[in-house]
Amino acid sequence: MQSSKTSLRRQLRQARKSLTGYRRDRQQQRIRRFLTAIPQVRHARRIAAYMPFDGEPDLFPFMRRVESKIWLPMIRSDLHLDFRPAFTLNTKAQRPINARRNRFGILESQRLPILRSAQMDVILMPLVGFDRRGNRLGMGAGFYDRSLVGLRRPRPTLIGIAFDCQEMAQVPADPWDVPLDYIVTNRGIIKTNR
Ligand SMILES: Nc1nc2c(c(=O)[nH]1)N(C=O)[C@@H](CNc1ccc(C(=O)N[C@@H](CCC(=O)O)C(=O)O)cc1)CN2
Ligand SMILES: Nc1ncnc2c1ncn2[C@@H]1O[C@H](COP(=O)(O)OP(=O)(O)OP(=O)(O)O)[C@@H](O)[C@H]1O
Repeated sequence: MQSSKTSLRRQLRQARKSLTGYRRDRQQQRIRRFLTAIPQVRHARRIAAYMPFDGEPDLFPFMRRVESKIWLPMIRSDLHLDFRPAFTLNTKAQRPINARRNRFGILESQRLPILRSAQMDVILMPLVGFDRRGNRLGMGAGFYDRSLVGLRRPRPTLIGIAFDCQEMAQVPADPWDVPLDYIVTNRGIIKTNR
């Protein structure tokens, strides 16, 4: 199972990174437009987003518009994710105030308070791969998976963000995987009935 996931990840990360220029811009724009049409996103007080890396869809224009609602993941020493209020997103400084790079080079916020995933209204998760049933392939470190274990209703709305080239017929699902409620791609919104 892990080895088949590993080669899938490599292929799909390559596909995600290969999308460039005007095509990338246009697809990202569509993703942001669809995202803002989801009622739970419009009504959310706290939205967990992400600082794009490895060719992930860039949500920045959206994040800036609702900056005070945006929370960013931090990797805890026990390999769970918690969330901190976003640092100032419109900064032009080389090193944004209140931000620091984690071990992967992704900017993490240093602001307080620190909240758990259960306290987010919406969690936007960048996907490496997905299927239409809401199964998700991530970076393979299990950070999101671990942080989503044991969420009780009403739980945050889980929304995967991907380019349509990352769709697969079926993601090999593991028992600990928590399915997504929505997947937003440049083609539209997929509601998964989970
Ligand atoms: N933008 C963004 N932020 C995020 C995540 C994400 O997927 N995207 N995460 C969601 O989990 C966490 C970071 N997870 C990551 C997991 C693996 C690798 C990664 O590049 N792994 C390399 C091995 C690198 C190494 O060990 O030094 C690899 O697999 O090639 C990076 C980030 C928290 N922040
Ligand atoms: N709830 C959990 N408790 C303990 N370990 C977990 C849990 N969830 C995942 N893991 C570990 O994390 C590793 C990666 O999981 P998986 O292959 O499902 O990652 P993924 O689909 O890429 O998701 P993620 O985005 O969370 O990394 C697994 O090998 C597993 O050992």
